[in-house]
Amino acid sequence: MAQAAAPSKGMTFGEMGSALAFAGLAFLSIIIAAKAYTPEYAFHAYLFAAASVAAVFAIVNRFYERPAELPPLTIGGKPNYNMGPVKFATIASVFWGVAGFTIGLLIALQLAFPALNFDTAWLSFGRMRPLHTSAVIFAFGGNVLIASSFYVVQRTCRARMVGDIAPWFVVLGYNFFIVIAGTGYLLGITQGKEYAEPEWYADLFLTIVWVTYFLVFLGTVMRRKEPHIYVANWFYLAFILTIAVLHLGNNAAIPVSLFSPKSYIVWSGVQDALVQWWYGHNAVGFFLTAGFLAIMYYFIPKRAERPVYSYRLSIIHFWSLIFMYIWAGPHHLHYTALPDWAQTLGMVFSVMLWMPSWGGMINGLMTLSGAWDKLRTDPVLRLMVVSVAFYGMATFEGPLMSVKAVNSLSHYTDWTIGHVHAGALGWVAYISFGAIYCLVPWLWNKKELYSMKAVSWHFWISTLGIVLYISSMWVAGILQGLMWRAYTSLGFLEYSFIETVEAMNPFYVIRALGGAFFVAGSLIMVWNVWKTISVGEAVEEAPQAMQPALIAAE
Ligand code: HEM
Ligand code: HEM
Ligand SMILES: [Cu+2]
Repeated sequence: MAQAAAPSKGMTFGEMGSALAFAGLAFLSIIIAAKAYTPEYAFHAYLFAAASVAAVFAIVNRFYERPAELPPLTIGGKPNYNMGPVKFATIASVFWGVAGFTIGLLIALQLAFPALNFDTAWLSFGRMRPLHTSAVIFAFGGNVLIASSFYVVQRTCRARMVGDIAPWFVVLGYNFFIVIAGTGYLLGITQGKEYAEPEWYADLFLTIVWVTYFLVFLGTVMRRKEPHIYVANWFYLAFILTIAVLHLGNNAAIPVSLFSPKSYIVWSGVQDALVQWWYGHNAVGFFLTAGFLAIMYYFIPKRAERPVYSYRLSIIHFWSLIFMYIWAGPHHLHYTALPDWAQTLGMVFSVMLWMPSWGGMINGLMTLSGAWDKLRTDPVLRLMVVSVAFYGMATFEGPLMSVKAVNSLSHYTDWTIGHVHAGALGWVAYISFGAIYCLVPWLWNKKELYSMKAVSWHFWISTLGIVLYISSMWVAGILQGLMWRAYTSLGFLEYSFIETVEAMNPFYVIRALGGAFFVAGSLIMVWNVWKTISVGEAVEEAPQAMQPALIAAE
């Protein structure tokens, strides 16, 4: 290679461009803060201003401290991975996880003991509930997905992540969005769409972050040194791309004014409901499922040191899953004003969805063929395998609940809540814990986790928590549904509504107990992660990239 003359140090296009963009955003935010219609909105504008100013300082500072040349793509023929943003997102996921589970516990307790609303608007169930759902899905789950996707795409492509500022913008920008969303709920700012509560300005900012995420991910795939695009990367790509489309569709809102947090959605009536549940259902399908399946497809083979059971099945699984999910949204609108044919369509696609879902489950579980003994010795693998089993359970229950006759009983009851948490706690949280337990030693170059025993404790305590949670909700839900539809011989309703609420109380107490176990388990994880990073035994050599042989054995 010809030796170029030492370059004089200059700002890159990215550094210059993002510093200017943030300076502009700071300026705009200050104007908005000054003219905002409500103090809550002004507060958010100030947060935007402060964060933008901090970003400008960080970019300029970093420029002065860095060497003239940007980090090389390879060092000694090996890819020079960019793991800083991955580390940040990993720690953020642990933090938000504990926060989100704790708020879940709080709202579970509020349902059992309403006095815990403390008669304040801020801490009321109505504001805490979206805080919980966003904290666990978007803050905890989102950070796990960003961390793992940035890790996996680099490893499986044997390439340094694209971009210098961009990956940091994705990670920090995403977490800033979380802060805006969460503080917004506390202050009463919401557009009232489940799982899409943040108002227009937060949505707009998230769009920019998300498009950057897509470009960084795609750019890295295109930079790959492997001929093959490993299956986990397809799932990540489907997740990133589809979430972008869903987000735009369901947040097509027109703000009242630049100076008001309030906006109105362009859809109306039943169209709005349909778009909302097209979004809501596919948030489950692409955020809570496709993204975490990507985790399954990388971390289980890697941890079990086995190739994926069937690469061919993973391809069929991928295409059938993404094709079918997108049609199933109307199962959230059974017996509503939505035309009957659309409800039936949603139901039929949901029932069909059982097959690709179980295809994925089988592929995940069978990857352990010949390595089942590892379940006894490796509690991290155990977490991930049980997670896949819960995935199988939730994706059997879902199609069942989508059948109109079943839904007429289950809808509006706690059965739905039980189904949600079988997927959320059993599948999403467990596969995430597995990924975090794998990533922490790899990222911080440690031999192993500080304590495997602690992982085992985490596993058993939280499994007990999940069992208490979902079994109490099944009983509560079916009891509730049956009480609502019970008639006396004279044709009157047998129970008043308040009687059905009272009947739920013992189950709500049991659910809260389950939640407490789950939170306790997650605190054990925090301790273990902390100890691993601070005093874990270091390794000399960083772990090797995933071997192609491991990837492509069919
Ligand atoms: C300690 C753990 C947790 C506890 C105690 C808990 C508790 C709760 C409670 C009490 C509700 C409200 C139920 C209602 O309105 O009747 C709820 C809703 C919800 N939670 Fe959790 N949760 C926990 C963890 C999680 C996790 C890890 C996730 C996702 C990854 C999650 C996702 C959701 C969702 C999506 C809803 C809304 C369900 C719906 O509207 O049908 N939760 N949770
Ligand atoms: C084949 C797969 C699945 C199908 C067909 C399915 C179907 C359903 C159905 C019919 C409902 C009840 C709708 C209602 O009565 O309001 C529901 C609710 C829900 N499911 Fe699933 N489900 C599946 C998998 C999953 C998984 C794996 C998760 C979590 C990771 C999940 C999360 C949820 C959530 C969060 C809700 C509550 C939405 C809300 O009302 O707020 N589902 N699902
Ligand atoms: Cu759905």
